[in-house]
Amino acid sequence: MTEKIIRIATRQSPLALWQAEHVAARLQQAFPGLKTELVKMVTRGDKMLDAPLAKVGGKGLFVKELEQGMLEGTADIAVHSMKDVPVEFPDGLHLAVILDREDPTDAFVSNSYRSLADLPADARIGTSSLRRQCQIKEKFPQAEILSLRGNVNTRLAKLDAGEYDAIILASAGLKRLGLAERITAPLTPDESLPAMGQGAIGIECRIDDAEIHDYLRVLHDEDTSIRVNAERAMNARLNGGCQVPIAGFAEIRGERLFMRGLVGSPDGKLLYRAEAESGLDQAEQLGQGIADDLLRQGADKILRELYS
Ligand SMILES: NCc1[nH]cc(CCC(=O)O)c1CC(=O)O
Repeated sequence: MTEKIIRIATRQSPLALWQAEHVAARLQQAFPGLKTELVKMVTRGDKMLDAPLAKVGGKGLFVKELEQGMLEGTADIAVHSMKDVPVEFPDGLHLAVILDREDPTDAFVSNSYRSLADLPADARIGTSSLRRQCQIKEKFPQAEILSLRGNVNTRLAKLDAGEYDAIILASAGLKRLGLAERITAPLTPDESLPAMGQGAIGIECRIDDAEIHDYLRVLHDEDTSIRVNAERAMNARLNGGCQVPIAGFAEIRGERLFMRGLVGSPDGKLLYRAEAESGLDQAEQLGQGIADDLLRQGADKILRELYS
């Protein structure tokens, strides 16, 4: 197995490169002598940096080009933030493993205020996530939500330039890039329920590539897989990608899986919440049940309006 080279498709943002290099390092640690090579790609989501994500639309904005590379044989695996991975895959590809989860929370980042609770009612808050927006607008109806795109460093630079009173970013991205000290306060799941898969890295590959599966197996994390499977099952039933105001977060306590889900209108006036628990072997049913509960409450009306 020593002459093998695994070609890793990745986006070129500092966070994507960190994640791809992390996977390369973990594989080399497990298989001394194994060679890896990064195949750096640009996705549609990377090109459309000015448009608000909700308007750009389309699922798989950050993964399609990487998938094309694997189907054409220019790459063997693709490393993704699970948050950006659609629930369905193109023919011939699938998700092989999910790695252990980094901090799944959203981070409140501000140079002027110590916490969300300290913000003035009319604060200017930077986020391009409808999920974060609806939860903030529920608590701060008068807050001004301003678009915030670009990689993590660009977003922090915009905050430092005074464009916002605060911004919300994934804690995992800040921690991976060595920017944990920029987290002013992590938000609890009650303050900002995370997105499905947030903080987890997943690896996609060709279904029929048995050799690659033998390598990837060592990276699998069972607890994270169970949690993310529940979260993705909820999104699948709601037909939601990462550009919609949907949050889903599962946690394991002992032998039980606890999950919370949320769908909100972007103006924060309507928020539907659901929670339930199950055994660890019922992750998909748990996520689907949460979705059904949200739909019964009226979530489908919010989602229909967004898609139309
Ligand atoms: N949608 C972009 C994206 N995809 C994954 C992360 C962060 C890392 C992670 O959640 O694993 C981010 C940035 C952010 O939400 O601030």
